[in-house]
Amino acid sequence: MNTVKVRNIEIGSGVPKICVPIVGVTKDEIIAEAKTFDSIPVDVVEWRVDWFEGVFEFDKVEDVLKDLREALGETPILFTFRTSKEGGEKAIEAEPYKELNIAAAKTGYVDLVDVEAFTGDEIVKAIVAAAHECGVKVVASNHDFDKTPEKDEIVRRLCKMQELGADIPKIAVMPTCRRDVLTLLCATEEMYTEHADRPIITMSMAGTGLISRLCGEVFGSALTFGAAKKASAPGQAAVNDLNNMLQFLHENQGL
Ligand SMILES: O=C1C[C@@](O)(C(=O)O)C[C@@H](O)[C@@H]1O
Repeated sequence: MNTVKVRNIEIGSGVPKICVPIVGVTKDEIIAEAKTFDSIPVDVVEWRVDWFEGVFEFDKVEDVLKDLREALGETPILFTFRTSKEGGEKAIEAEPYKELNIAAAKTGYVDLVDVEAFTGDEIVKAIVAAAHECGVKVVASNHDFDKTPEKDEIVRRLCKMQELGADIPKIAVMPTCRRDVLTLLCATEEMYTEHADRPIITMSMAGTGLISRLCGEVFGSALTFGAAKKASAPGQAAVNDLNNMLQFLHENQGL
């Protein structure tokens, strides 16, 4: 299993890493939130740029990124435009989506970009290639906000992301019952032990799925999202509680 190293963080070994999203609308909100992060346990910061009011003017995006980088010091930044199709704030066409992600990767301020895996293979491959050229890692993602697909389908999607060249395949699904959470965990365990040669990230959303955000070290999910000011998806626990749970599970692995 290969791990993914971004700055001082190694994703894919030991305790699952904690990623905290920033969902501010204005530059001031975004930077002010970033400045509070030195007092919480955070390994990676996700900037959910789809919430930003200036997202369609790249000079404004770059301006925020520059200050974010400064505010966050060595903490890796994951740049994410979550499209409305997959639960995000805004819609965007495939071409400008590609351009935005490539331009963000080229700034040198971000360490990872999130690419929605089912945007179209050519677009995804182009973003992956451009990101890798600048030393930026790619998290491929897929979100199902209505349901949990069958286990084999979840595994298929994660394998497809691996084939597209993503450094970290990720899937978030919505449970409609408790068994759906088990389906997601079974798919995670199978992907992790039988197919993945790199870290993967999985979660079952909302309160029913919360358990899946805690037990990544057991079943094979390398990173989990926790909330600081405002959650970016249903089921994200407060980051301090999340950290305590992850540490508790890690410390008792040898029982
Ligand atoms: O892909 C994900 C996962 C997520 O949807 C979650 O359920 O924690 C939260 C998003 O901000 C992030 O981009």
